[in-house]
Amino acid sequence: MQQELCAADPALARRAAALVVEGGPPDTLILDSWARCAAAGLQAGAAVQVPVVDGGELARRRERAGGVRRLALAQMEALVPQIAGSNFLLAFADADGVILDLRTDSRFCMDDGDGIVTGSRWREADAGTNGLGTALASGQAVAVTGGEHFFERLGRISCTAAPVHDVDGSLAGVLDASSYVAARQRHTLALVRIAAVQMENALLRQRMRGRWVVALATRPEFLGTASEGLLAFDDAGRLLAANARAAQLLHGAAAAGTACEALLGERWEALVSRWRQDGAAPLRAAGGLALHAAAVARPPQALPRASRPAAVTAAPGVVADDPAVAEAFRLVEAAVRITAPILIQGETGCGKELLARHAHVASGRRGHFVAVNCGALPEGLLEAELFGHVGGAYTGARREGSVGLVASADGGTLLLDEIGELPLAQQAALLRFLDDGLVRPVGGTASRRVDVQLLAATHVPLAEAAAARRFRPDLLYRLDTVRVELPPLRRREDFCAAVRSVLATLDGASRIDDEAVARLARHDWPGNFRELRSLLTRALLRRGGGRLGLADVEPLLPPLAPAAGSALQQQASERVRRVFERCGNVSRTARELGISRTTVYRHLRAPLAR
Ligand SMILES: Nc1ncnc2c1ncn2[C@@H]1O[C@H](COP(=O)(O)OP(=O)(O)OP(=O)(O)O)[C@@H](O)[C@H]1O
Repeated sequence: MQQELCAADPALARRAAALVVEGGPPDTLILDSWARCAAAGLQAGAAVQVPVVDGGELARRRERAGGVRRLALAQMEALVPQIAGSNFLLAFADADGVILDLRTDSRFCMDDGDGIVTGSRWREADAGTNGLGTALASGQAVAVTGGEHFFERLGRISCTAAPVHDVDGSLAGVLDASSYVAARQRHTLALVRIAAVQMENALLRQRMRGRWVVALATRPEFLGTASEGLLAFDDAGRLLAANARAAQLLHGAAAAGTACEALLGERWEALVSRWRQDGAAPLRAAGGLALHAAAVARPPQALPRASRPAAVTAAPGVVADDPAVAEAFRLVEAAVRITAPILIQGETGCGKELLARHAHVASGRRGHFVAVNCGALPEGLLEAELFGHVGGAYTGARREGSVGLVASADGGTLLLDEIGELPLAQQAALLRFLDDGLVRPVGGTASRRVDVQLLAATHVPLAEAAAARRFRPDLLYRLDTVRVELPPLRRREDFCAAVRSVLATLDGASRIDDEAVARLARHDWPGNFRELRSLLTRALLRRGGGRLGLADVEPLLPPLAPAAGSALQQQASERVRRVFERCGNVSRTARELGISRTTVYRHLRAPLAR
C-alpha cells in the first residue's frame, strides 16, 4: 500500500523515505490514514486548509457537548501540571474534530498560520493525518509525529490524541496534546489515554445514574484507578453498559442484556447482599479470572427500606421560592439518592450549610451530619482531626486515640466547609479516601471502610484555586460531580419572602411594611442571610416589636450612594420584571414577592437598565 500511495504523491514518497531513515516506516495506523487522505483527494505538498467555524456555531457545539466538555476541561486542568514546561498545547474537540477548548503552555506558539485555534476543524478530510482527526477516524489513541502528518506543513508538530467514547460506543469527542517534535515527551500518549479513559468512566457513571455501577479489577488496590473496569446493571442484574477495560477483563462476554451470573459467576442477589455489607467482593469471573468487584453506585431503591427517603420538603422557615434555589434543592435530593459527592458554591451566609443539612435529611441516612470547617482547624492537626489517630500518635494526642471527623459521619453525611482552605497535604489524603472509602488513622496501619455522603462547600470558585495550584485538580474533579450554585440574597427573586420569613423566626407577631422591604432590597447584603437576620434583630430591638417601617430600617443601612442607589433600584426593578415575566400577571407577582401591586406597577414602569 505504501508504494502505491507514494507513487501517486511525490511529497508523500519523500516523507516516507525520511521516516525510514529516522526510525522506521510509519505504522499501519498512519498508513491507513494516509490512504484515507489520498482517497479524499488531498495532496501532501499542498497548503493546509483547516476550516474554522464561526463564533455562533462554536457556542452551539460547546453547548451540545455540555457534560462531556466539563469532564474534558477538568481533565485538561489535571494534565496541565503534568506536562507543563514541555512547550505543549492541549485540545478537546467534538466528534467532528472541531476544537472546543484549548490550553497552551505560554511558550507554545503556532505563529505561522498552522491554525490550531478554537473552532478549527481537524477532520482527516480537511487536515490530513493528524492527532485529532486520525484518533477520530480510527477510533484509537494515536501518536502522529512530525513527518507522519499527511501535510508537509504540519511536519514540525507531534500530536498525541485519544478518542472518548460514550456508553453506547459512539464518539463523544477527542483529547489531544501537541508539541513541537523536538519537545515531545514519551509519556504524553499514556497521560492522554488515561485522561480519556477517566472521561469515559465518568460519562458511564453519569449516564447510568440511579443504576448499579460495579467496578472490577484483578487486584483490590486497582479499584478506584483508571485501570478499573466498570459495569452497569439494572435492578434484575442484567448488563446495561461496560467500559472498554471491563469488556477486556471479561474477554468480550460483556454484551448488553447478559445476566450478571453469566459474567461474574455468582447470583445477582448474593452479590448485592455482599456489596451492601462491604465494598469489594472477590469472585471468579466466567472466564476463570479472579477478580475483585465493588459497587461504586447503587439505585435509590437499593437503600434499606427504613432509610428510603420520603418526599422531601424544605424545613419550616427555609425560603426556597427562587427558581435557582428551588433547582439547587431538587439537585441535591437527586444526588443523595446515588451518594454522588456534591459541591456547593455561594457567598458567605447564603445557605450552603442549610442546603447540606437538607441533603442529609433527604438522604434518609441514619448516621450523623458532621460539618467540618476546613479553614478553622490547625494545619498540623488537621489530618488527625479528619481521619483520627491512634493513641499517642503525636505529642499532645489523646491517649485513647480518636476516630476522627470523617469516621464519625459513617452512615451519615460529611460537610467539608471552606474546602478551598484545605492544605495540599490533606487534599491528597482526602482524595485517597474518596478513591477507596478507607480511613487510615494517623500513626496506625489498619484502615477502616467508611460510608459517607460527602458535600463540600466553598465561597471561592475552586477552578481558580486549581489554576493557581492551591487546589488539586484531581480532587476538584472528584468533588465536582454535582455542582450547585446558591445565588446571593441580592439576586434572589424571593427576597421579600426571605425578609418576612427571617422576621417571623425572630418575632412571630411582628410585620414589615412594603416600603421597608423595598429599601432592604436596595442594599447589596454581602453577609447575606446572616446580615439580614442581624439587621432585623436590631430593628426589632430599636422599635420594641410590632410593625417595622422604613424609618426603622433606614438608619441601620449604609446610605445609598446616588449611583449605587440607582443601580440597586434598577436591580430591584429587574428582579420584579423577571418574576412578572415568569408569572405573567401582576397579582401573582405581587403575591410571590410579598409586595403590593402598586409597587409591582412602579417597578414595571421604571426605565430599563441599559
Ligand atoms: N433559604 C434560607 N431560608 C431561611 N434561612 C436561611 C436560608 N439560607 C440560609 N439561611 C440562614 O442563614 C444563616 C446562614 O446560613 P448557612 O450557615 O447555611 O450559610 P453558609 O453559606 O453555609 O455560610 P458560610 O459560608 O459563612 O459558612 C443560617 O442561620 C441559616 O439558617
